[in-house]
Amino acid sequence: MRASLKDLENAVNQVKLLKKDPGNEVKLKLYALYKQATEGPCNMPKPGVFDLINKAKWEAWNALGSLPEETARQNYVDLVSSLSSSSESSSQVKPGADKEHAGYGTLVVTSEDGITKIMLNRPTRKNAISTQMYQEIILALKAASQDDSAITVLTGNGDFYCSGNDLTNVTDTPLGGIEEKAKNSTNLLRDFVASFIDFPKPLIAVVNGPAVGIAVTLLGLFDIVYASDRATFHTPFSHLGLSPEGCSSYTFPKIMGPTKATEMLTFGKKLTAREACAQGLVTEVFPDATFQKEVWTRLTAYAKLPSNVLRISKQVIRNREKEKLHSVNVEESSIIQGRFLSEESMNAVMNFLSKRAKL
Ligand SMILES: CCCCCC/C=C/C(=O)SCCNC(=O)CCNC(=O)[C@H](O)C(C)(C)COP(=O)(O)OP(=O)(O)OC[C@H]1O[C@@H](n2cnc3c(N)ncnc32)[C@H](O)[C@@H]1OP(=O)(O)O
Repeated sequence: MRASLKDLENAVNQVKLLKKDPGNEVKLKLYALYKQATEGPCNMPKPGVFDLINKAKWEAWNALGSLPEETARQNYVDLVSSLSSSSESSSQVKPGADKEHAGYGTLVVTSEDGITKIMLNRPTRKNAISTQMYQEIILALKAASQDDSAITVLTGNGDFYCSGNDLTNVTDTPLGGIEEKAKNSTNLLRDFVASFIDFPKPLIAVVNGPAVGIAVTLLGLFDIVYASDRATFHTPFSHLGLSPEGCSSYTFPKIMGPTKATEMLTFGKKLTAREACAQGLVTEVFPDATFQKEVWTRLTAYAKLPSNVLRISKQVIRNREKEKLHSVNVEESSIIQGRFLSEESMNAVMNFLSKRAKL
């Protein structure tokens, strides 16, 4: 569901609980989005030049033009959610004063104690990966590969780790039509997966809840996967008319054997966290109640190890596979490009969009 009036009300209350003052610019943005969400486009006369505060408020609201009320409501809720995450009012955030990296709209990226944490931050969409999020993850991984952190963590905000590819990505078809859309998506997918293959330091998935599609397949490219016992692992590619990606056609048979891989990747069998652990996709499962505490305590200790040697060990373990993984990625991407254009895939996406199917 898009953000409801109740979500808006909850978000307004959440603002009052923020531990960190978000600053005037953000407060003006919140004011403007709230007015737009509740009253529609700016309907006040412009205040006089000396009424500085009301003039700034008017300008922020007026700048939203004819933004639909529903979109303003969603943007308000998303903005508050990102503020709550960064001000650490959420149990998802590890303790301490994180240094937050600015400039991301769909992620919260922080560095502290030798750990760079990339948190998917679209909780109202179950952290589905939008086109913007794909691009931002590529950028965040690039930055993390060059910063002075010892390890990098990917996790999700809210009750899901990630619901996979955002199925509404298909709706912004370019002028060149669906063929061009399929080509653009394929190129983005290939570059996105390549940024995981090439990541030079230990990359750890903190799977805080259910994971779907590409969020699952990528796990084969991580160095450690910790999961809450609430997490599930589901790759419904055939239901969507799609073929495996994220190098899973290579990593999954290696990790769990070809028959278990086929059950997951071809037949869409959903695994519990414990099953995924028994099959080697997950390193360790923790009770949800203590998940964050146990995992961050462990990772904070790991990140104290000398960072150069962590990088070298990762490369010794992974580098001989790199070339193979890149060629698998290229091959999988070219196969899925054809699938994007297939009737089976288009029907499945349309079914989802028209709410006829829930996977
Ligand atoms: C560059 C392109 C690369 C393409 C790579 C190939 C594809 C890879 C994949 O990842 S395939 C897998 C795609 N994901 C899915 O099929 C999941 C679809 N979602 C669901 O089945 C369910 O939403 C759920 C099981 C994830 C969660 O169910 P539930 O707990 O009941 O929550 P809601 O369904 O009410 O979800 C809340 C809200 O979020 C929207 N949403 C959730 N997931 C997605 C998604 N993947 N794409 C778009 N939107 C999503 C959901 O629709 C709800 O919004 P709404 O109420 O409809 O407004």
